[in-house]
Amino acid sequence: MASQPSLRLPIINFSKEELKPGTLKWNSVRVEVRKALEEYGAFEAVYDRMSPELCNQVFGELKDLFNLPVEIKSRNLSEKFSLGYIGPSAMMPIFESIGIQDATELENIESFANLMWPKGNTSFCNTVHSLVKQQSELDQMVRRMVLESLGVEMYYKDHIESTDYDLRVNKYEGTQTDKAELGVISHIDKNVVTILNQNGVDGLEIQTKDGEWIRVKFSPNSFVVIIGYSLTAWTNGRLHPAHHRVIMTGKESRYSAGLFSIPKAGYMINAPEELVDEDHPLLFKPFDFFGLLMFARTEEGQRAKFLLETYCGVRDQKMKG
Ligand SMILES: O=C(O)CCC(=O)C(=O)O
Ligand SMILES: [Fe+2]
Repeated sequence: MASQPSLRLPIINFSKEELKPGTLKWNSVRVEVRKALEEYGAFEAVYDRMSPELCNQVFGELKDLFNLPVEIKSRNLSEKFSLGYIGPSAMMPIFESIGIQDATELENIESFANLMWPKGNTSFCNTVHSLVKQQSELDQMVRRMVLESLGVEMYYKDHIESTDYDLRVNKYEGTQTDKAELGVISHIDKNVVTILNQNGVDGLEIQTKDGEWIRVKFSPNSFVVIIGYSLTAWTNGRLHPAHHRVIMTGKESRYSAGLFSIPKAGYMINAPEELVDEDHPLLFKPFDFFGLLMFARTEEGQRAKFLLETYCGVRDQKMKG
């Protein structure tokens, strides 16, 4: 189904200098965040700490990275699902993706750069590290606002400590014909929060609860915030996890960078008792993120309409393993 040009994702301004917890501005942004995540599971965050210079640097570095030969990019191996190098495939022929695990640590970006370039690449490392710093700060602000607005801010520290940050950078080749081409198939992220930015070439689409598609137009100094199954489960279904996809329509290539907050191995995702009551019965049994990932790869997982419910929904009692 084509996107509806009249639909827009909520735009929330995070640029105000004094956006500090406890201030009036913080509280009003918090209301907008909660509303957007309940309704759309996503919003655009205007974020002026991403300076135009940093944006140019980020996408310059990503271009250089994807211009490396496939043999070099393929050196980026990872045991973690979808974090190595993903080259064009029959299903997604215009899509390439490269992951860096625990990307808030400069040394992990450096180890990656040492694999790609014989002498490493200081400017790549510093630029990507600055990007990840902005993305992870935004991730934490959003999660703090969510927890505060649900009255469970006492879990904030644990919540942040329960996750790592993986970065995935993507290239979508521009189309050579007038036809729209699929970049990434429709999916719901499985992690907690995803913070995305792009080089000014649009392509990301987010589905509303009514099944309409919103084509998201956003500039390099904005981020799109999308929530995944892990946050929906932890909030006992209060927040809507957004289906999204990428459709390319123009000749120009699109580059994007997504920071994913990912529950640590062994951490059980379990809604706090304050979010479970008569009006809000427990929706999902406690689960481990990697269990959900493994289930997603099974035949039953691939057939599931709403993976989280099939995997650990309380009502249909289909908890696996
Ligand atoms: O490139 C994008 O904008 C979206 C990528 C995406 O959905 C993902 O990596 O999960
Ligand atoms: Fe995604």
